Amino acid sequence: MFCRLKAKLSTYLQTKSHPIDQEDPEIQEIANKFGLALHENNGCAYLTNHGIPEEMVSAAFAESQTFFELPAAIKMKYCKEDLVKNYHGYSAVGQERLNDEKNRELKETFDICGRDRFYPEEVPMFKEATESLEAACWKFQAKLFKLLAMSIKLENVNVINDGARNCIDRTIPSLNTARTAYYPPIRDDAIAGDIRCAPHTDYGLLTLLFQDDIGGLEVQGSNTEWLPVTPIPGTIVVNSGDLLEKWTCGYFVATPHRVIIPEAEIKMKKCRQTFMSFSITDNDIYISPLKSELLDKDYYFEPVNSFDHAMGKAKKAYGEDEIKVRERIEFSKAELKFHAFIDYREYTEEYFDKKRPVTHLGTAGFQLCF
Ligand SMILES: O=C(O)CCC(=O)C(=O)O
Ligand SMILES: [Fe+2]
Repeated sequence: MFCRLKAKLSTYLQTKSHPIDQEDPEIQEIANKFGLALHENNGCAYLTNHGIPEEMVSAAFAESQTFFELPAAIKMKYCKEDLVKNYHGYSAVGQERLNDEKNRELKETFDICGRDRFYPEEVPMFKEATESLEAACWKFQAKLFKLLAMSIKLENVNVINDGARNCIDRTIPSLNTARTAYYPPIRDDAIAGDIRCAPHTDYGLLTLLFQDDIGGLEVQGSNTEWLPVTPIPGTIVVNSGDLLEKWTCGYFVATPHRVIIPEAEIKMKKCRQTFMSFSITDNDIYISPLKSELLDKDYYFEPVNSFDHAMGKAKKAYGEDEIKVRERIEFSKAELKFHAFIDYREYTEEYFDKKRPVTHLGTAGFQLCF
């Protein structure tokens, strides 16, 4: 079934422009298949022939790599300063931890978000390369939202798009974020339990993820088993987030996922790179249960504000007391050492002993499509 879905998505995504004609039976069929793929696979699927040019992806990867390989002291100039005011910016190893396990998360990220943006002057093409891919993702997500709404037979098929107008109008405030992620080569002093990205669910609606060929991304199935999301060239991995799960009364499960360190020595000695686009409803939107014959009518939750939910989780991930990142760092030598991943061992106890929130894990059955 999934192979057919790939072909149909291709026809549709490359030939039909937004807005989508929901009366077109071919489109309804595509929507049904896309919705079912996500529903049956814990909110996760591969998309191929999506129309986003390969060169755009490789340019974003190349410029990001140039940035992440700069000396730590330069990268630290571009740290997130204050999550609430501005989510945009760089995070060094150790700054974001996505669940309450004490494992070290060996990753660096640069989040592209909001209107008050700053970019590394040392990498002049970083901005253009990452923003081009970001914009392509936003437009693509807007199409996928409509397909999702059609797939679950909502009376108003524009309801998801109306809640996430930020995807087509960049002036509307939201925490819609593009993230370029860099997982440094694993060092000889890595310890058991080190992970590249701890288990978590994403905060918003749909995440689009481009990955290189290193691997390590895994999604969790209903029996708590972890299944590899093997890199497939030219594909986008799509997964659902918390707000989509809530909004659809659990129909699209927020996909639990993590990134482990690959076992093959050769791969461990290489960096890994990904680019993600996290779509989310506009900041002022409150999510309450959608109604449709396909959705659980007894599923109840208090309306949840989009910004509050995502910011609440972000604050926990960065540590409530660590929000003013630049203030806290002050480039003290010791701190810089930790954040630069030069020598993290001496900071382990202090840094990793703090309590973390337990991330919700979905329960639906999981079966990879390939
Ligand atoms: O880099 C990856 O493969 C996944 C990272 C991730 O899930 C995240 O940053 O939310
Ligand atoms: Fe994630």
